[in-house]
Amino acid sequence: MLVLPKGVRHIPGFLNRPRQEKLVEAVRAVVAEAPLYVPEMPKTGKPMSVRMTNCGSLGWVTDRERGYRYQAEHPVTGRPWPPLPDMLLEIWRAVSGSDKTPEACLVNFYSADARMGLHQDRDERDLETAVVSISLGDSCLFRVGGKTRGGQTVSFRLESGDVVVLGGEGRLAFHGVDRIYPNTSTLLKNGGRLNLTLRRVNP
Ligand SMILES: O=C(O)CCC(=O)C(=O)O
Ligand SMILES: [Fe+2]
Repeated sequence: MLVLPKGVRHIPGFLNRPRQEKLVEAVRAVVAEAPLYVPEMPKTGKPMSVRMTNCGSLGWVTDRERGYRYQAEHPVTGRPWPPLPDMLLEIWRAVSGSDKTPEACLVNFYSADARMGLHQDRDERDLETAVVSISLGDSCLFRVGGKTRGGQTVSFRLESGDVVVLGGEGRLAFHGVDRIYPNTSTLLKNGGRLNLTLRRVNP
């Protein structure tokens, strides 16, 4: 049995296939309004391998000059982010354990060779409310550890429809995506993996 760090909850198969399809439709509508863009690492300007967009009143963005932050507008179009689809709010209510509403949903798209290095989600002013993460499409190898870099980590697969909650003691757990397993899902017509993370930004 895999033991997850305290406060880290993995809910396999939270969304059945019809719900996954409905959510993909909602994400397609978001991306049509707020296109995926290539985020840059702070200072170096190195492009990340994932492509990103957001929905909600705030979105997480990063570029060379201004680094990691939340803002109300898409960095390329300058337009406000599209609203959070109702289904995301439903999922949030079901698993977050919070009465607050999320302001931001970061949408990450991983092609076959994309990954995400170990990091903490700590750009929110609210570091108590849980972060809720939803996986769609190809599977990935997810890694999660404790609150300090360099500590012990555990790895497991996230499949389409799985939800991960980083709450309580797990809110600041280091986590990342080591690899994508291409062609492991038929959900997205052109393959790849979508990850949606719901975040409360303001306390
Ligand atoms: O893709 C994932 O499962 C994790 C994404 C993530 O950690 C993030 O966007 O902060
Ligand atoms: Fe994260």
